Amino acid sequence: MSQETSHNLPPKRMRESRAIKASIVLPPDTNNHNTMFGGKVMSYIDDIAAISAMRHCRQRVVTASTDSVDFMHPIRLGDSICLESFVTWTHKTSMEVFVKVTAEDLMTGNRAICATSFLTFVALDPDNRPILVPPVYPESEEEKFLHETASERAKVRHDRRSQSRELAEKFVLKRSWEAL
Ligand SMILES: CC(=O)SCCNC(=O)CCNC(=O)[C@H](O)C(C)(C)COP(=O)(O)OP(=O)(O)OC[C@H]1O[C@@H](n2cnc3c(N)ncnc32)[C@H](O)[C@@H]1OP(=O)(O)O
Repeated sequence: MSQETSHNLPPKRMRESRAIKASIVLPPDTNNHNTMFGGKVMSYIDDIAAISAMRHCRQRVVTASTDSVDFMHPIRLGDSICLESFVTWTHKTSMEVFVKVTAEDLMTGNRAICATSFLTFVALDPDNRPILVPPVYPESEEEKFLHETASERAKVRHDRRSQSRELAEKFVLKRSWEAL
């Protein structure tokens, strides 16, 4: 990776990476409760967050981690689901992306926040090595809140990554029947 710091790159507004996706929940998206599959929502979250990350850095990106996704409200068949995402914080080669998922009952207009999530993406150069990303700065109150609280979340992720590595060392690569 280049030795320069990301602060040599011109900072970008959070709003420049904003992405919005709306769609209607159809039968193939739903489970036996007639609500949207959690896995489908998670796939939408990863998709839109990657768009925001690429809009911010204009490089290829990979998902390094997804913080927990709490499903706070069901998304029902026939509802509209809307996802909104933007980059909230950057370090050297990594970017935190916030995703908000809302549902709207199209008959009544009632809306609810169904899930929120933070994901971390890493920008890669053409040789698949992490590459520096521009810093990001907030403007609105919501953006300022997310930016100011980001380094604390990054610390938690850093600790979790170390724990995941320690955990992975406890497992063997052999298939379970070969390891017996
Ligand atoms: C869009 C998609 O669906 S992609 C498919 C799913 N994702 C993948 O397959 C990614 C697989 N993982 C990888 O390729 C690598 O582990 C990478 C690129 C994420 C990290 O590469 P490494 O060689 O370990 O690089 P390194 O340790 O220097 O980390 C690079 C940056 O990623 C950050 N990072 C790496 N892992 C994590 C993690 N689990 N959580 C948060 N940040 C992380 C580091 O903090 C560092 O950030 P910084 O440069 O801003 O300080």
